[in-house]
Amino acid sequence: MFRPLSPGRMIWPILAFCAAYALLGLFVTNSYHQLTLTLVPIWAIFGLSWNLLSGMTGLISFGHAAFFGLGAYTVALLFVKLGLTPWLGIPVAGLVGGLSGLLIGLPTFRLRGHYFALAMLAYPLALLNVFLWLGYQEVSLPLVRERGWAFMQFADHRVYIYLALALLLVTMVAMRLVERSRYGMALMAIKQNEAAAEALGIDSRRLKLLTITLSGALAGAIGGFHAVILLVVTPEAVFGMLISAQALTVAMFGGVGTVWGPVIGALVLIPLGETLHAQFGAVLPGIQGVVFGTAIIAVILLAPEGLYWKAHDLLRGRQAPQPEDAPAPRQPSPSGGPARVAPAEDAPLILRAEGISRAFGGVKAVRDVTFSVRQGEILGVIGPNGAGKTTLFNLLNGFVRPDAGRVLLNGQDVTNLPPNRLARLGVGRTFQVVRPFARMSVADNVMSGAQVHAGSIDEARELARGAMRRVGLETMADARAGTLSNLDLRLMELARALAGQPRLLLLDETFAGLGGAEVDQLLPVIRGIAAEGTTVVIIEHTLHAMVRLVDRFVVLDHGAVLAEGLPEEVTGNRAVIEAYLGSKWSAHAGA
Ligand SMILES: Nc1ncnc2c1ncn2[C@@H]1O[C@H](COP(=O)(O)OP(=O)(O)OP(=O)(O)O)[C@@H](O)[C@H]1O
Repeated sequence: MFRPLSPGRMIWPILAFCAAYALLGLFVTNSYHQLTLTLVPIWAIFGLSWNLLSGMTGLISFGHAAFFGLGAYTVALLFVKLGLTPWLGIPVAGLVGGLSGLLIGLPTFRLRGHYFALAMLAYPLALLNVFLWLGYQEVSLPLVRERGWAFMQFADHRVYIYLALALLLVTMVAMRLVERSRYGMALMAIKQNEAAAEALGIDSRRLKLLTITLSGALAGAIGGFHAVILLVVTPEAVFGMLISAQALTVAMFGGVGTVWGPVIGALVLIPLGETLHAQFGAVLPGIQGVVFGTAIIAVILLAPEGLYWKAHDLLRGRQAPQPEDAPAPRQPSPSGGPARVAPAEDAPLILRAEGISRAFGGVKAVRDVTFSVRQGEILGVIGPNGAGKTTLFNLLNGFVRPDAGRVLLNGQDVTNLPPNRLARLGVGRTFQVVRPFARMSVADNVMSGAQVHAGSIDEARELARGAMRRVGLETMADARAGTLSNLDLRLMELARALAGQPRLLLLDETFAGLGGAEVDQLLPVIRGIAAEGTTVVIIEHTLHAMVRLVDRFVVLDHGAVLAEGLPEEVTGNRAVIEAYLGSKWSAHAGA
């Protein structure tokens, strides 16, 4: 998705589509069909505004009608009360939509997943009632016969088609540019895994607020334009459930997360809904709601990702790659990776935790933990389930704030800094659960990790290439992430963290789910990362692998440090054997 694409290749298909649509508009003389041709770009733009927030960040909005309705009322009321032309009213509607997006985002981004979606549902419903109470049951835009142009009122309704199309063209090009920008990459990373995005240096809250502001502005502006087309604004028609559903449906039907999706959705569903409404609206009022409901069910059943992706997959299936097109398999790391020596005792400290503690309610997850990590070291953190290992990482990484104690990075106090700031200071992290963008190539997935230091897409691509080389994945750069084995997914996750050029890398259960042979392939890669100067702290359950990898262990038990030392010291420690390793290990070690 982020492969180099010339501006021409990005924009020509959009221009060709708009030219064909404009040509069609020339020949349509029936005013009802002209209205339908105007509504298609309007709903496509509304779908694109939904797609910007929900398709690109994964935060599902059931309440986009709030922005649309505010935009519609802004244009209508400015016209009626102040005589302001929609030429100016629509930009103001965009500002109102953007501001309301920001105001809605501030409290609502505290919620996640279903809770966010449900909270979004509440805003248009509340606004619907507010506008009813205010007495704006129906606001009609006055007809201005003389100087119609000045008030966006045209005798030839084709002008509306061309205005709507021009807005769509600008929106599509802008979205295409967003998709290919660092900002778009960051949104994708948030969609994939917000915590991981933060750990890669992305300030997710700031970006989400920016995105809901832009999305709201677009929805507000197009809501304002819609008011000009229909000339009447009522709360139900602009804040109603059907409006929010329409944004969601055109995007879902056409294809979420792509510029073409909402356009395809609008092209199919709007004429269908309008035609059915014209034919059967008198006997079957609300037929459009039935069409949109049916469309959602059909999409969920037949093409869960939308028509665009279904067609994309069918075409891809037909042009199955020839054997020579298939990515070369990854070359196993030769003989144990680059030579590495454990750092000297007096090597400078890169990280120091001093007496850090953290409780969750009555559970003391981490208790007064003190330890240090030397530059270039590989430190293993082990302990039984629930010992506090992940919480310790979360404290080091800024996801969780300590109740007491402090964290020093290169001697600097970084306690309480958020993950994205720590990432910028050189702390990288991988997560237990790998959630790649299955449709994207390995290279594109890795690029999302290059956010912190890349000033441009080209630079990000370069950093990604270097990171893939470090883990031995460069020959698989073009493979789709969805086709990777468990081991390659782990390597890709490592490469993504390395693309952020961390000086300290926290690895959370990197061996989880891997077989013995795969672990053997991964060990030299991690040794190589350390040999090239990146300090590694790793949490792991697979102790047999850890003793071959780490220079030193910290053993946690019930949140506290139980033991610390060289592998042979720790595995021979009676307290560690009793708390964690068990008699099997001592029998094995003794054998
Ligand atoms: N957000 C939280 N809210 C409440 N309790 C928590 C939270 N996070 C961790 N805990 C509790 O803190 C303790 C330590 O959990 P933690 O996940 O850090 O241990 P762990 O050593 O990583 O375990 P595992 O090896 O099973 O992943 C556990 O008792 C856990 O239930």
